[in-house]
Amino acid sequence: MIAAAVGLSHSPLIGKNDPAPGVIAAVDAAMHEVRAFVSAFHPDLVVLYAPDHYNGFFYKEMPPFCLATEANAVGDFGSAAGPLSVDTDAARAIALGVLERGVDLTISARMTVDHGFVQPLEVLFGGIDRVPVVPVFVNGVATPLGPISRIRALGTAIGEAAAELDRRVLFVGSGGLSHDPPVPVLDGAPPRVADALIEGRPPTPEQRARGEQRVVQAGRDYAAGSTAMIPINPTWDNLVLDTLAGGRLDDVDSWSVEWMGAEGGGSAHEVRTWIAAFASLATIGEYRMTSRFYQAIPEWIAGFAAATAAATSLPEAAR
Ligand SMILES: O=C(O)CCC(=O)/C=C/C=C(\O)C(=O)O
Ligand SMILES: [Fe+2]
Repeated sequence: MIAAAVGLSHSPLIGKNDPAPGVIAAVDAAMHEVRAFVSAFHPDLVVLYAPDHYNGFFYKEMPPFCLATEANAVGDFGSAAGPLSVDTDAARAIALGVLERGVDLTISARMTVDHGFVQPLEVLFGGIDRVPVVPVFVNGVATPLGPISRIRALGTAIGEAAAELDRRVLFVGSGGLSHDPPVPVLDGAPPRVADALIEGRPPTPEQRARGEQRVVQAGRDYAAGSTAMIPINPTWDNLVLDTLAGGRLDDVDSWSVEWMGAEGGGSAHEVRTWIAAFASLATIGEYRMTSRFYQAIPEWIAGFAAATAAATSLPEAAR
């Protein structure tokens, strides 16, 4: 296997509640750099780790992680809807390889995904059907959340299983870093909300539009400084990036669920997707972080980051 990795924040507020033009220009330049990296690497398989925001996974059955052999996007927040170009054979082979390595992976033969999966495919490849992909859901919001060491174990097992395919594999982690957007919480939820989080009945278009407008308004209030959501934490975000850049993946095993939430907010656990992606890359040996962008963007309620990494053994031209 030839491998590389990308970590990329997502936000449903991109294009709906944008920051100052200078910030947009900096993000655009960073995205340009990430796309150039991906284009030069030219993956023939993408393993995409992403969370869900109660569009595909509900408390009726909530796995810590799940690999899809087929997937459909709901089209939330204006993101693309429809089938993802899942490489079903590769997905099945990786799933088997992961189970053989002692990680109890859940499988979905028809996963429903949302903007967490779609945004990185749109940003990096221009659509959800452009590149063979293996989608891997990583729970980052629904408590109780398991230890980070299991996410690293998942990433390692997927990396080792993917290595047996002899492909050019790009591992992508979607989400984070520190952020506390208005994602509903089961604990203490009123019965109607609790029922929706457990059963997962698809919202009507009107209900979806109202929910999305609430998130947009929350972004406006957050940027104006008039909310109780916890602040973006650049110090913690840079600690996360430093840890991944330094290849110190063992360190994350001691990161407690509580500490991550306290430092990074309710959705800080989307960082699990980055940890999985970098753990997968690390299975082929030493890697180098080849680019790194970070900007706190309150308008998007995001410690917004993008990073690329490649095996040190990969020739410079292909990184
Ligand atoms: O309110 C809802 O029902 C959905 C809210 C939602 O989907 C928010 C998503 C936020 C992110 O994906 C993020 O900032 O990472
Ligand atoms: Fe998210």
